[in-house]
Amino acid sequence: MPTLATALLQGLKDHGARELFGIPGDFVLPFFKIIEESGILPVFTLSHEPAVGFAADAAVRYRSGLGVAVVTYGAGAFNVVNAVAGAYAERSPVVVVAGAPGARERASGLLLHHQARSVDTQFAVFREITCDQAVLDDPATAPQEIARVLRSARERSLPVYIELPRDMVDAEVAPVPVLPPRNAEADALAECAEEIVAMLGRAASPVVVVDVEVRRYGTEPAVATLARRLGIPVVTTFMGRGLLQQAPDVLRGTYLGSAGDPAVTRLVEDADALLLLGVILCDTNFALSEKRFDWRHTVLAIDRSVRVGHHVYPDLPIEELIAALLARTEGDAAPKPRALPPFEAYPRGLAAEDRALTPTDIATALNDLFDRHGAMPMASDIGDCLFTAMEIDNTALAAPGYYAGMGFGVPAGIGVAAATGQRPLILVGDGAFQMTGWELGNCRRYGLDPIVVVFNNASWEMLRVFQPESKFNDLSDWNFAGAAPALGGHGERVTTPKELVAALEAAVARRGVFSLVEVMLPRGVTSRTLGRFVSGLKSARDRQ
Ligand SMILES: Cc1ncc(Cc2c([C@H](C)O)sc(CCOP(=O)(O)OP(=O)(O)O)c2C)c(N)n1
Ligand SMILES: [Mg+2]
Repeated sequence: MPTLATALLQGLKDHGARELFGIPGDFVLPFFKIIEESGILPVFTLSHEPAVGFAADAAVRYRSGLGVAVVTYGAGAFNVVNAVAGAYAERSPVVVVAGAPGARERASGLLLHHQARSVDTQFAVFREITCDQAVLDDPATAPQEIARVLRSARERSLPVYIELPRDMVDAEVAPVPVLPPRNAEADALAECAEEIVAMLGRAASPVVVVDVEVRRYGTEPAVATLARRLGIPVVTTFMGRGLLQQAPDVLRGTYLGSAGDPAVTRLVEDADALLLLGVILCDTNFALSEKRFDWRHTVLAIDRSVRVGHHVYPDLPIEELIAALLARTEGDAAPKPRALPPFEAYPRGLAAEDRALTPTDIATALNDLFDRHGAMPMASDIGDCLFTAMEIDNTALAAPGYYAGMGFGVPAGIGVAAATGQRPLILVGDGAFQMTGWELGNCRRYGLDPIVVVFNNASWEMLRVFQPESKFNDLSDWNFAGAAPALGGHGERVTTPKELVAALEAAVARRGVFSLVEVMLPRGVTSRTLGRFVSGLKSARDRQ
């Protein structure tokens, strides 16, 4: 019989995990020993638990399956809370495996090191930011508990919490089963799909809007096929940027309301039927909408339910809905695709001039770079770097576009590199780099060589655009390029388009170490997209 540690690792692998991210501590040392000796899953240790959570989150955003963060009790687990909260908000199935005291320690009558309020405070905190939880304190039930929780993570695409008391690691247990998926009730699925097909058939200008769940359940190709077959254009939300990058023939851009491409805004807001697939109805996606949804002609499929008009079909997985829509439109002669408005082209052709740089210059230089060398998977932090990413041609992107927690970018890039073996491009502001950029020091151990573009305006610039009078947004210049060699990478500071183009070319050619390109930006200069966002928010506030 396997031990609980090996059964848990094999169970994680059987449910889609392909690596672990973590930082050990005495409450998980025995488990880390089995992780290392069993080789069931590779483990990447990082330097601070927020990064462990961000890396696990980004890994599963790119590869689907499960992301896994292994942390010690208390100090480690509480450190990863913010990253898990962001994964919950953005529907990323991260499994938190947290160490905990053993039975004898619990009964010692002493307050335990790393304990907060009570021994169970850790469990109570994670119950708020995960969709399912298990405490593995009984060998007889542990395998079923693990299977239940891992199925919840996959079905809901949300984080889950597994507490592993350190005296249970070597307990003999049965293998962890893979429980059967809970499918939709067939009649409900049929009725829902027929109702949606009829609504789309009556519409003259329907639009499909996609967001993260379309990626989480691996349905992008099916959505593209449905859109082609019905001749319906697809747009992403801000949070869904980077989806359907393999389907440029149906993808018409990213909807940003009044901050976005007017042609995309008109397409969505003039639509007479909206099919919202996997869409998070949040402020960063829709705060700048100039029109409210007309729910009589709107469908929203997310979190295993489907709202059609003013009624809801519960317990209906999105991947089954999309398959049912395809099945009901098989052989449909796609109507002649409507002539769609021209779309704002992404900026290209950065002239190698000697002048100050703007964030949109970075987008232009990267579009040119991707044209020359092929697109790279991207990870972005929050800040103007993410708004600038909206001006980079639609390439795969992992970014906290809704939860908007800083510190995501660099660890996410490391997670993408570890999970996919691809070389990522990381976009990060100087403020966010101060939080987690130092994780680049871990690239050397794992032979990772991301390209990192630091938007250095020596400022919390996003806050300055909302509150320009505050001096606390002024940061000092930390000279990140100068620090790069000490972290095992290469750093270069650029101040002009000419220098930027050359530095990016050199970074692409340089392999085996991370390349940090520190782009000096004047304070007060933002990307075109952020500028539109801020004026859109201000006029939305004036309208209230
Ligand atoms: C963990 C964390 N702390 C604070 C914030 C608030 C915040 C922003 C959001 C609005 O909440 S944007 C921003 C400044 C970002 O500075 P930098 O990385 O240099 O990027 P840029 O200069 O492009 O703004 C902060 C502090 C946050 N989102 N996440
Ligand atoms: Mg900044």
